[in-house]
Amino acid sequence: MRLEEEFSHCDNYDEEEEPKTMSQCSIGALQQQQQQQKFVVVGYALTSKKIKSFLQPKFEGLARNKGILFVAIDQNRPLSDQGPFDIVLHKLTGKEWRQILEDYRQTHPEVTVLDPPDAIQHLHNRQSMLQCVADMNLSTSYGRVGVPRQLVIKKDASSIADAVDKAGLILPLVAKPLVADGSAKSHELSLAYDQYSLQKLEPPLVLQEFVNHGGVLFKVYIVGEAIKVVRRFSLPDVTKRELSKVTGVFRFPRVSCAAASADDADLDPSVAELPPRPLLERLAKELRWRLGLRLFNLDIIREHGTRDHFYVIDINYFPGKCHF
Ligand SMILES: O=P(O)(O)O[C@H]1[C@H](O)[C@@H](OP(=O)(O)O)[C@H](OP(=O)(O)O)[C@@H](OP(=O)(O)O)[C@H]1O
Ligand SMILES: Nc1ncnc2c1ncn2[C@@H]1O[C@H](COP(=O)(O)OP(=O)(O)O)[C@@H](O)[C@H]1O
Ligand SMILES: [Mg+2]
Ligand SMILES: [Mg+2]
Repeated sequence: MRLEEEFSHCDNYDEEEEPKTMSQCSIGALQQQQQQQKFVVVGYALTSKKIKSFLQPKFEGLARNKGILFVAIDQNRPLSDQGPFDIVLHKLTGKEWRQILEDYRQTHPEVTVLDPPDAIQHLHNRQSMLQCVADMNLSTSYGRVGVPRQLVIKKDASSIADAVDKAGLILPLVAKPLVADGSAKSHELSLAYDQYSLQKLEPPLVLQEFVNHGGVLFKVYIVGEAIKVVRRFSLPDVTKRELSKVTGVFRFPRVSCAAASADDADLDPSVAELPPRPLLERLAKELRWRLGLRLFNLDIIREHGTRDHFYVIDINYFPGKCHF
């Protein structure tokens, strides 16, 4: 079932209506509303960080006014004893949780699990994450979309320089932990400027060619068939001069986090111009189908000096802040 269909019977709610909190809704009014029409019940299993950022009271109130109820899943009780849910929305890690959800999907085919745990798992490895984009080889009159050349190093840091040489990768390289499971460690990236320093890196990792992109990236949020694009600040370009002078491996912080919005910045228009909408729509549609996911975003950059050469560098399941 399409995500939009799931909510379609809520369309008669007034979008402009002021959201009410639970305390503002009298129990009688709520019961009356429940009797008049069916609510869409969303069971959620999220980290406390995610609950704080995603399930804000205003949002919950707005959802309730549209006939959508969010109900916390109790992880200490069997999932089948809870609900009934129309949708299960989740972002938790761990093999045990994945198994619970898989079993639940088998026994409750009428419930939409956003999204299937196996499909999400595909994004937890930075190599398999981008494989779909590489396979797609998207090239249209609006531009082309690829992934930077990359190499996986499973172990043995002393062999990295040789492997890089053999694969013909060009420095500088972005070193990313192979596992992208949302842990703080999985976001510890570094930039390696010279061959000799590569031995300092800690496998398992993905080494990706750094693509100059004018210091701005685009985050494309995909929710079912809806798309929203925002600009974020990113790493600055590395010049040839800098590359010839600098050596070493440099850790860099979360450069493109929510606080790094570049939507209102005064930017060079050739850097700031959003990727063409038809190109993103085609990319999103294909990725939804290939990944089997309905709730994700991608980080995409435009190669500096070009108008239409794009690279996807990261895909995240049920990401953070985005205002549709
Ligand atoms: O990987 P990048 O491109 O940085 O995007 C991140 C990831 O999606 C994070 O999820 P994860 O850590 O699971 O990869 C998400 O954290 P949450 O899903 O925990 O909110 C961040 O949300 P913000 O923290 O709101 O920016 C979002 O900005
Ligand atoms: N191949 C690349 N070329 C240029 N910059 C990159 C590349 N890969 C990552 N970056 C920069 O590093 C940041 C973090 O990389 P990303 O793959 O998105 O990891 P994370 O999952 O931690 O967000 C990006 O937001 C971007 O600024
Ligand atoms: Mg990212
Ligand atoms: Mg990421």
